[in-house]
Amino acid sequence: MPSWSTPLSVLERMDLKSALVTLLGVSIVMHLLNLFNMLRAKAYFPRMFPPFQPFGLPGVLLPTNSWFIGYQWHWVRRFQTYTRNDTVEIVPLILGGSNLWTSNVDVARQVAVGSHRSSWFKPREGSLALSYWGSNIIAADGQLWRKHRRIVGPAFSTDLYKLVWKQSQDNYNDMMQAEGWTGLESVDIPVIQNITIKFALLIICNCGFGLPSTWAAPTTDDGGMSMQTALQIVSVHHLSMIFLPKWFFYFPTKTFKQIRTARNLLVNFMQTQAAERKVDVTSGKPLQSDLFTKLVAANQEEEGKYTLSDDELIGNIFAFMFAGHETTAHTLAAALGLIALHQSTQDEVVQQIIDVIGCDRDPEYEDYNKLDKVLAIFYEAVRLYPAGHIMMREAAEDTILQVPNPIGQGGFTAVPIKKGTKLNVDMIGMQYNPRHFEDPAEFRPSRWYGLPTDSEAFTAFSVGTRACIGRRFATIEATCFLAMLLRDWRVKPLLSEGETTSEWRKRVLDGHIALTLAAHDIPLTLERRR
Ligand code: HEM
Repeated sequence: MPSWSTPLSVLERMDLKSALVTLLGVSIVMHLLNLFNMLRAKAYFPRMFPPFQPFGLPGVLLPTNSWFIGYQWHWVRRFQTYTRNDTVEIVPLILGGSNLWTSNVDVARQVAVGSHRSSWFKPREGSLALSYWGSNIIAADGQLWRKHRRIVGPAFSTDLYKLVWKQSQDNYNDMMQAEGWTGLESVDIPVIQNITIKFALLIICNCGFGLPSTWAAPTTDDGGMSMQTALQIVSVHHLSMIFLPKWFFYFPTKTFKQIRTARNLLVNFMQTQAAERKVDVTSGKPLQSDLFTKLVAANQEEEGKYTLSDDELIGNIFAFMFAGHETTAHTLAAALGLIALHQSTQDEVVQQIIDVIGCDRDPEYEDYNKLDKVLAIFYEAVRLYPAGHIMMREAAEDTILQVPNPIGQGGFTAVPIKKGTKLNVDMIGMQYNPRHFEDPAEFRPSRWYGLPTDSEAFTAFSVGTRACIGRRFATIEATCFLAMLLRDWRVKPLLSEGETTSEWRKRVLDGHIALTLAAHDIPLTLERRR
C-alpha cells in the first residue's frame, strides 16, 4: 500500500531552511499565477503596475515617487492619477492583490452607502488602526455595525448640538483668557494645530464624554503626558503599532518609550473613565443622554441584541475620542491657513458674521443656519484636505457597477465585478475631480454658499446611511469657533524672515497622511480687528 504524505507531514520532515525556501517558492508561483490571471482578465480601467500595494509594509516604509506608490500616493499624485479615467486599477507586480481606486461620486454612492441590500462591505483591513483598540462602529460591518449605530445614534440629538455650540463659545472665551490674548493687538501662533487640536479635544471630552475640562485645566493623567500629546503620538505612529509586534516597543529608544507611554495612558484613561461611569449607570439615578453614558449603559445591559462587550466599549470610546477631534482639528487648522491667504474672502465672511450677530454678543445656536459663508470656509477646507481620505470596500458577491464614462463620452458602462474585488473610494481624488468641481485645486468657499447644512451635495463626510455620524457635530463646532475668531481677529500667514506669501503657501499648505489627512504645521498671526 502506498503511504500518502500530507503537505504538513512533508514540511515536518524538512529542515527549517528548506521549508522556508519551499514556502517562498510556492507563494511566488501562486502570485505569478494570480498576476497572469489578472492580466488576462478584461481591463475596464487604466492599469498601474507598482511593485507593492500602497498600504502594505513597503508602502509604509518607502516614499512615493515615479515608480513606487507609498501609502500617501493618493495625496502626492492627486493631480495625475485620474487624468484618463475616474477609476484606475492597481496591479502590484511583486506583492499584494489588485484593487480598484475611484474618484467618482456615482461609483462611491454605489459602494459606500452601507445599506443592508448592498453588495459591498467594509473589509477588516480598512480600519486596522481603529480596531487595534477594540471592535467599534467605524470598523464594524453588517448586523454588528447596525447594532453600534443603533446604540449611539440617539446621542446625536439637538440637545447635543446645542451643547456643542455652547461649549465652543465657552472654550473660545476661556482660550482668550487663559492664553492672555484678551488685551493684545496681535498674536503670533507658530503652529495653529496646537490650538485647534486642544480646542477640538476639549469639545469631544466635554460634549461626547461628559468629562468637565477647561482650557486652563484640560483632561490629563497623573503621569505627565497629556491626553492631547498621547493621541497625537498614537496618530503619528499608528502604522508601526499595527505592523510591529508588541514586544518591539520595549526596545529602549525614546520614540518607542513615548509610544508605550501614550498607549498605556490612553488604555488607562479609557478604562478608568468607563469604570467610573459604570458606577453612575448602575446607581439607579436617571441616566444622562450623552454618548459615553449610552455606550456604558449598553455595556451594562443583560446579554442581548443591543449589548456591548468590554472590548466594544473601549473600541468605541477610542473611535469617538479620535474621530471626534482629530478630523475637525486638522480641518479647522487648514481652514485658517487657507483664509489667511485669501483676505478678500475673509472680509466677505466677516461681513456676514457682523450682519448676523453684530459686535456686542456671542453667536447663538440659532445663528448657525444664517452663517453659511462661515460654514463654507470649513466645507472648502474639508474638500481640499478630506481628513477621511479613503474608504475601503470589498464586493461581498459578484455584482455590477454602473461606471460613468470618461468626461466627454457621456453615458455609463456596466462593469462586472467579481466577489472579493477590493475598491477604494479615494476621497482626495473625488474632491479634486474636475468632473465634480470647477477649478478643483482652488480655494473657493462660494461653491457652498446657500447650501442646506445637511445636503449630500457635499460628499467629504461620505454619503448614505454609513456617512459620518459626526458631521453636524463637527460643522457646528467649526462654525461657532470660526465665527468668534474671525470677528475678533484678522488671520494672516506668519512668514519666516524674508519669506514671501507664495513661499509660505508652498512650505505650509502641503498635506501629509498620518491617521487622517492634514496640512503641515501652520504658522499664523492674529491681528485684532477694530
Ligand atoms: C471634519 C470632520 C470630519 C470628517 C471629514 C469626517 C469624515 C468621515 C468619513 C468620510 C466617514 C466615512 C468613513 C467610511 O465609511 O469608511 C466618517 C465616518 C464616521 N465619523 Fe466622521 N468625520 C469628521 C468628524 C467626525 C466627528 C466630529 C465625529 C464624532 C463626534 C465623527 C465620527 C464618525 C463615526 C463614528 C463614523 C463611522 C460612521 C458609521 O460607519 O456609521 N466624525 N467620517
